[in-house]
Amino acid sequence: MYVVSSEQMRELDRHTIEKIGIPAVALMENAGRVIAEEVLKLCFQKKAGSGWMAEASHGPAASDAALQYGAADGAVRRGVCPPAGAFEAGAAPLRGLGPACPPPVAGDELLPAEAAGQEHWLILAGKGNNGGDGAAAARYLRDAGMRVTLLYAAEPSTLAGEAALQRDAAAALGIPALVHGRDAVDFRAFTGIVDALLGTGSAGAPRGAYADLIRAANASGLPIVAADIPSGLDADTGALHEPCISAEVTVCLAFLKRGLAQYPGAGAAGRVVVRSIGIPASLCRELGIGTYLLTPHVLRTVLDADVARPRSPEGHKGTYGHVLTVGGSRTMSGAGLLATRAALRAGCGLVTWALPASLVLPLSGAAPEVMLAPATDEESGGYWDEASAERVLELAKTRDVLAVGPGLGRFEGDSGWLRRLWEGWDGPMVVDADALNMLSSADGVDAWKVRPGATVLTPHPGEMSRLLGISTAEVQRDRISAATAYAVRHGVTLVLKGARTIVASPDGSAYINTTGTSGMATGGTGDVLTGIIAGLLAQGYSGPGAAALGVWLHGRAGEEAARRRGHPASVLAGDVIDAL
Ligand SMILES: NC(=O)C1=CN([C@@H]2O[C@H](COP(=O)(O)OP(=O)(O)OC[C@H]3O[C@@H](n4cnc5c(N)ncnc54)[C@H](O)[C@@H]3O)[C@@H](O)[C@H]2O)[C@@H](O)CC1
Ligand SMILES: Nc1ncnc2c1ncn2[C@@H]1O[C@H](COP(=O)(O)OP(=O)(O)O)[C@@H](O)[C@H]1O
Ligand SMILES: [K+]
Repeated sequence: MYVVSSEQMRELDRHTIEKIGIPAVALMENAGRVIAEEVLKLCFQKKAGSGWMAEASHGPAASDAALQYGAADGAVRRGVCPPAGAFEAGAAPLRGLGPACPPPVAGDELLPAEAAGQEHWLILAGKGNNGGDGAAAARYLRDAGMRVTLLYAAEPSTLAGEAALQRDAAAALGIPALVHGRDAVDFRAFTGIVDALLGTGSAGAPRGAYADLIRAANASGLPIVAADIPSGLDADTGALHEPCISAEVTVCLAFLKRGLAQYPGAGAAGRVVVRSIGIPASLCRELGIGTYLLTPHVLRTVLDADVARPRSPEGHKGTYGHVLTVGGSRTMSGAGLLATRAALRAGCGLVTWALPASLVLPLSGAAPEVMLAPATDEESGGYWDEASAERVLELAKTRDVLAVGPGLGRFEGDSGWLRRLWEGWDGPMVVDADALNMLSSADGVDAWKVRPGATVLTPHPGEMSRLLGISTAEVQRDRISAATAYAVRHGVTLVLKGARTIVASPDGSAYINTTGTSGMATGGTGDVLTGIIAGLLAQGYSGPGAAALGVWLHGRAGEEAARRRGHPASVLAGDVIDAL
């Protein structure tokens, strides 16, 4: 699934209208229709959840529908919506998947007429094209048997182009239209709200009538379905302006907007449904759009990394590569151990753990599958020193991948130590934790040799802020741009961790992960990720392929660990390894 910025969306719109010849009003018509469909589905789910469908036995249409929908989708039957921030691509049909004997004649009714008749939705319409989408949606909802009222943020006469056309069509059907500031509106008279105030043309915080209406909508407690994006959301960064619509469902038009794929925007958007409106997806490729939601399909088709990767039946431990973990110190030996075990669980054949000499004895037996190699003299007292770089490079000669950082700590001359490994080792390398801090405090990193092997950096937002020399808040304000710019500039794969981790590739493409759980916000899970990525690199994946597959698997394992524990709060980093 492609993820686009507002600018890219405008380019895609323009291209579709001007080069392909699909009229703008046709796109808006489709937008109105899919928004209405999602409103009807939401109403259906709420009715089904409340037991109304089962109780109502007002003729065959209603009861048939309830049976069909119930059989089609367990979530619908229980009336449970997917969690906030979940994505759906395309229209998940409520009809047609049900009983073996479909009715002889089927229509496109998504909500039984009787249920629709109980609904009265308020459509908040801005004066741009987002408002035009709302006016078009109003017609379809009315046609489905719902009562609808349009509430314009500005005088309807200020609407222009296709939006004006939609305004007139709604008026011609007699759909009541109110204007903010002129007509009194009691939100308690309605059962739901469509937010069609501001879309991708929005700039800055909502002003005037827009701000008033957003606040009133949020305060109403009614379910809100946002058209394209919640009004008040920065479509490119996911930052929330004050005020911002808090939606139950966002019907994202054509392609997923960046701001819906990142927090806090993803939280304000609720359940996101991406619906096609006639803009061909092939255009994204033609226009060079390279930001994707990370799915098994994208992993397979774009990154050549298969989630269900086969393992050769005749393979042996040498077939799957050998990782050298460089980390662990007297007070942080666990981090090195977690990375080491995770690399093995990710499927590599062998792992050697290089660590300060005095730790070898205490840790022998901690992970029987792992080989331990002293990288310092005994005198180093369980900590790393600058001289150990040569020993690490010696060990690396017979290994395939270096994973540097977990539990390393800082020491005198450490930036020079890292540079020695960076330039002295030509194979794939994962750089994490304190090794990233060494990179941040090194002078003139731009002058370091460009590494021939894949280089994967895995900062959390704090480490990223040090790499960039900006505040963590600034990193978080536009994570996709921060990660992509760094990856391209330094020729590395950069994994910006945190909920909705971003994998940015040196070629400028970026992948946004959706697996994972808040249970992973616990010490050591980052070390596990480092081990997984190193284990995948050892098996021959490219830098971006290993990073993206690693991030996806890591999140899935975290979800599984939370399920096994019964609650995310109880997940430990070791549980994530065990769930791999
Ligand atoms: N061909 C197209 O361009 C299509 C556009 N579509 C819809 O159109 C939207 C984009 O439409 P527009 O570019 O007209 O822009 P919007 O409808 O998002 O908003 C622009 C209007 O809002 C005002 N505005 C901007 N920022 C504001 C703020 N902070 N406070 C108050 N008012 C503000 C502007 O003065 C302008 O009148 C998309 O999100 C989508 O919903 C769809 O209809 C599909 C086709
Ligand atoms: N709320 C969350 N949802 C999904 N993943 C999360 C969440 N919080 C943390 N994670 C993941 O857990 C890992 C934490 O890594 P990190 O911050 O480096 O921790 P540590 O240094 O303790 O190992 C990252 O991969 C991050 O993406
Ligand atoms: K909107």
